[in-house]
Amino acid sequence: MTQTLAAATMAAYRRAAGCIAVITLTNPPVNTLSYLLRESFYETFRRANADAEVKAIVICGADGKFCGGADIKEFAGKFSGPSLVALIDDVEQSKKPVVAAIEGMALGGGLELALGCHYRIAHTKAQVGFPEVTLGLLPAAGGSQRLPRLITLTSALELITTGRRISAPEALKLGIVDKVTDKNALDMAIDFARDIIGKPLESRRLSLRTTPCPPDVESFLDEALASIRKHSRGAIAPLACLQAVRASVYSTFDEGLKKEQELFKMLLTSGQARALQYSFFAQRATKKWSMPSGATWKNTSARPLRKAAVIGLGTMGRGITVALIKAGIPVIAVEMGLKQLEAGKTVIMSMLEKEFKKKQLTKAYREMAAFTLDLAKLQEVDLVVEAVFENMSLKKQIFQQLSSLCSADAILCTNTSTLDIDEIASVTTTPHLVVGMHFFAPAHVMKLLEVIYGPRTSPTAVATAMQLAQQMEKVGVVVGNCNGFVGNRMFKLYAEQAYFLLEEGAIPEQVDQVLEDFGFPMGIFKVSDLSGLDIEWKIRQEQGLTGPKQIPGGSFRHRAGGRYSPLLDILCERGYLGQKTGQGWYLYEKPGGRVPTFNLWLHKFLEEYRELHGIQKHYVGQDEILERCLYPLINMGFHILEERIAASPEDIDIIYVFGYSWPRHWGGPMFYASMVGLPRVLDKLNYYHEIHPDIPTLEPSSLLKKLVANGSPPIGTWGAFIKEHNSKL
Ligand SMILES: CCCCCC/C=C/CC(=O)SCCNC(=O)CCNC(=O)[C@H](O)C(C)(C)COP(=O)(O)OP(=O)(O)OC[C@H]1O[C@@H](n2cnc3c(N)ncnc32)[C@H](O)[C@@H]1OP(=O)(O)O
Repeated sequence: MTQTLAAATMAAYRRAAGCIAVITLTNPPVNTLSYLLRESFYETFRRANADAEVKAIVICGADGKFCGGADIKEFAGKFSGPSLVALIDDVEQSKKPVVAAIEGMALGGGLELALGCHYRIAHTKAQVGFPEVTLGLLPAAGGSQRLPRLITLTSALELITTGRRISAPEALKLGIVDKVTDKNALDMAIDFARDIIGKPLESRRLSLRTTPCPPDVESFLDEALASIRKHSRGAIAPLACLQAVRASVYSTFDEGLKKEQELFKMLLTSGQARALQYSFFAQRATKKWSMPSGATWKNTSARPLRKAAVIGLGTMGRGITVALIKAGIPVIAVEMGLKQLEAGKTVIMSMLEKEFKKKQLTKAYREMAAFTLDLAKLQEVDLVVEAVFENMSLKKQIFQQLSSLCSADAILCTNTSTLDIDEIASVTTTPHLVVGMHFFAPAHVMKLLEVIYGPRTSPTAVATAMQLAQQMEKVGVVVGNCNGFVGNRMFKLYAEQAYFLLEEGAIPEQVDQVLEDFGFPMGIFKVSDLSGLDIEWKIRQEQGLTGPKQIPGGSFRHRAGGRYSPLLDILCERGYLGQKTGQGWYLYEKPGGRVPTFNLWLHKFLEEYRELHGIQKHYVGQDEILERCLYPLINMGFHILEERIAASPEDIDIIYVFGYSWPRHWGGPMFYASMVGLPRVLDKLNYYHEIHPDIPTLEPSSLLKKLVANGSPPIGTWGAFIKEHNSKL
């Protein structure tokens, strides 16, 4: 195995145009600078430098990809082999001109290597960037010192602290690359190298330059610090990146390198870096889906999608239509009434117009939407997405119609967020082609797509939905069928605990602050006001928890076998629906207002409510808020794993990072649990369950107990404690 790898991984050497040495970084799939590649590069570069016949050197990457950076897997172990810092120094110090031929991508260590070269020629379609910050790190092979010496401090800081990847034309504008070509970048680099033989190189060595600064650099850096603090949601890497760039301003190159290394070592051992790197691989692992039947991404083909239909042009249907069109799939958009159709059409066309401007899409995109009241048109489509209200009988009625109207092999998708896929499929003649596609609002923006299979859903339907997710540039995660699937089933407990905390003595401001300090962009009550309290109210009504269809039994504060908080129902009954009515958990300046302020009425009401129901108010501290909101959600994650609704903890974590804005530097709920320590999560759940025996969801799941009893093994091995091994890492 090592030999096969060694054979494939190398810095291949050849001569071109007589006197040019071409070194090709070869380490499929993305030519990462792994230990073996660094070793080979060290030898090869020395050889090129030593060969008197070689007058210039060109570095390129195999298979049209310059370099994807360091091998992230190596960050978990000990570094060995030649250091990248030293290799890049060799390159920069070379007396022969060295030219980077950038095709595909030059990312992280790959861009650092290119910055060590004296010139950079890129293909128009190549992308460059320093994504290290998204992995909890910083560019640590001189990148944080060389980039600010090459381009403006503002741009260098932005690229390093955000990890934004840029196109070659933008890199040319900023001065990162010297030339861009839409022809063969390697050929151009070889020609270019030949032309510069013998020219002085001193000014091309970035380590010899000083960082060009704006006039008041100190206040510039202070403002940058304040802005990073505000936007980083508790992530430490952006701040370390700023410190490194700061060193490039105030220190010599060598001192700056030292600072860079110091900061890198601090970050590398941090939990946040582990979480972010876990998240990188977890995101890629979701593509490797499997179903309990044994069907997988490898053994199942997706159907080609030439045309799709969307039924229901409310908020979700509109976003889905735009998402499909952006992915290049023409859509027939269907509504039941003319008024709704016209309203939907107006909004969709204006959304497409915006997308058209933003992404410079061609005019054809705007012409890919057809609008109709005529369901007979559905005969033409390969896939339908139903996006009507969350009402089982309405959905069943539509699927019954679809079954007779659509072609026999059309994939029938429902954008339900909670309802039983199998019950919906049961009214069709093709239940194997029915699949859940749970989009998140706004559907043309949010990256997550939960793909739900029922017991009769065919692998082909799942593969097609997953392919569609990819085509729409979304992260698809395949999950099993249950109430709320993965995301909402867990979220329900998070919200429920927040309501209980209000009943027990907390206030919305306090709960939201703790959640925002943890790293959520908005606390639960602000989210609830933004989405509208009535959304959850309707779901509760559908579930028979409140309203006219309320299932008999239970009491005011106890329903469906456990404690129930009617606070949200009461607010809705009194017209407190959130931002749209100008009042919810917070007050807003006007209906539709966006700035939350203290809701005096709510605070008085909570006091009265507690008194009326004899609830003993207690001080709710930060730890309790965080633990009560997060641990039951995590506990449900363990139930979901046990029931094999999610195939792996990575899938759950990706759903939370991409669908629920879980701070990525905490990895996701399951990874967070592993960081906090499973025994602690278990103890706290036991503790809270003892105090609140009427909240059954606080009772620890048997999988959590089993994992703790087995010494809390690492997350990648949890699958061994479920019936079948599910972890994909
Ligand atoms: C003491 C001083 C030490 C200094 C060390 C210097 C520090 C350097 C820092 C770095 O360079 S950190 C790495 C920076 N690079 C990145 O973050 C790039 C990450 N990769 C990507 O963004 C994408 O993979 C890509 C390169 C744009 C390619 O995208 P594409 O969609 O074509 O393929 P993927 O499915 O994403 O990837 C294919 C395959 O390759 C694996 N992979 C990709 N990049 C890396 C990497 N840098 N390290 C390890 N593995 C990588 C990825 O996981 C996929 O694997 P799979 O098994 O097929 O799922």
